[in-house]
Amino acid sequence: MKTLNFFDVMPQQIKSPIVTMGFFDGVHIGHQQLVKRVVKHAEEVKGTPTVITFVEHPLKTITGSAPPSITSLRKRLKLLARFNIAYTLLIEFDHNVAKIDPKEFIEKFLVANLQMRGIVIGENFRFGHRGAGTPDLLKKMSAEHSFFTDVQSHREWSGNVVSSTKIREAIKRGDCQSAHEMLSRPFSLCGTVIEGQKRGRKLGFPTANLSLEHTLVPGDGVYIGSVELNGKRYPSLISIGTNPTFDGQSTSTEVYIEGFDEDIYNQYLEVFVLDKIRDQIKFNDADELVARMNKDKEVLMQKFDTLKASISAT
Ligand SMILES: Cc1cc2nc3c(=O)[nH]c(=O)nc-3n(C[C@H](O)[C@H](O)[C@H](O)COP(=O)(O)O)c2cc1C
Ligand SMILES: Nc1ncnc2c1ncn2[C@@H]1O[C@H](COP(=O)(O)OP(=O)(O)OP(=O)(O)O)[C@@H](O)[C@H]1O
Repeated sequence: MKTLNFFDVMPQQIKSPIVTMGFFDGVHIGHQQLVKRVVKHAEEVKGTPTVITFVEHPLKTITGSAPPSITSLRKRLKLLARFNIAYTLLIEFDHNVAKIDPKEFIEKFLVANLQMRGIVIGENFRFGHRGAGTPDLLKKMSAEHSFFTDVQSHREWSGNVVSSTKIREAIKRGDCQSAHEMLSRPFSLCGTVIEGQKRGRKLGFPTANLSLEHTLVPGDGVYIGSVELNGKRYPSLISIGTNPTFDGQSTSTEVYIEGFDEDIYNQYLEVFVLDKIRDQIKFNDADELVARMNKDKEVLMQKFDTLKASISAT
């Protein structure tokens, strides 16, 4: 998959683009439905499956704060590539972009410049200045210009429309199962291993502390997880919280990788979060914490084989 700046694309650079557009945080089953339609249309007309997306969430510019991201840009691109998208066109959403009138966006950028052949969007999709662009506007303009508009009704799960917002809420409350079903894969923590307090090793539970590249963190607690390192999948325990036993102040995301003992500082890790097993506890001392961590390890070993089967589709 090639990645280009949306505003740098030259006419004819992409052959008959079939596009979809949005932030696609999480690339959930609703987004996947759109992306699969794009690929199908592209096959039919020998066009190019193309996604237009934003580097940062538009709300960061519009309201000053973006919702916490389920996926980093890197992960979003990786997932889109897996669905056979050929081009992703990135928009750095700033105040100038926010001011573009929806009609101008279609005529100047999607039609004149990109020369798109068709567009697939969800029924509630809004774009352009103050979100005034709608699926109806796209349909109306399809008639004047030579492109088609395919409006998809929203994919539901458990009686509700699937959205990035719903998935963020599930992850925050530690509901790994719901997040998994709406994403079609377990939620994963992605980031680089940084130094912690170096206390874990002394406790018999060395942990890789993660500096995450997305901003959504599951609610505080202890989770069963899985890490792939050097081609091997390891059972893991994830601790998210302030380490209340040691009166910590800031939240850390740490992974204990069972059966692994190598230096992985500065390495990039993806840790699948499979199930929450308990809340964080303020223990009376380190011995009580270690006793509980040993119990956590027993739970991990009992449940891991069943849970790991769910990662195969990722
Ligand atoms: C399986 C597991 C469970 C944990 N549970 C708790 C807990 O309930 N309360 C707590 O204060 N810290 C908990 N921790 C975090 C430890 O306090 C932390 O890993 C330890 O202080 C080492 O920190 P360091 O990696 O910064 O050296 C847990 C860690 C692991 C790996
Ligand atoms: N459940 C869904 N089914 C089909 N299409 C969807 C669904 N949810 C969103 N879309 C479409 O996907 C595109 C990208 O939408 P967007 O990234 O805003 O997703 P979202 O999941 O609704 O996010 P948020 O909850 O943050 O608003 C839009 O065309 C949107 O209409």
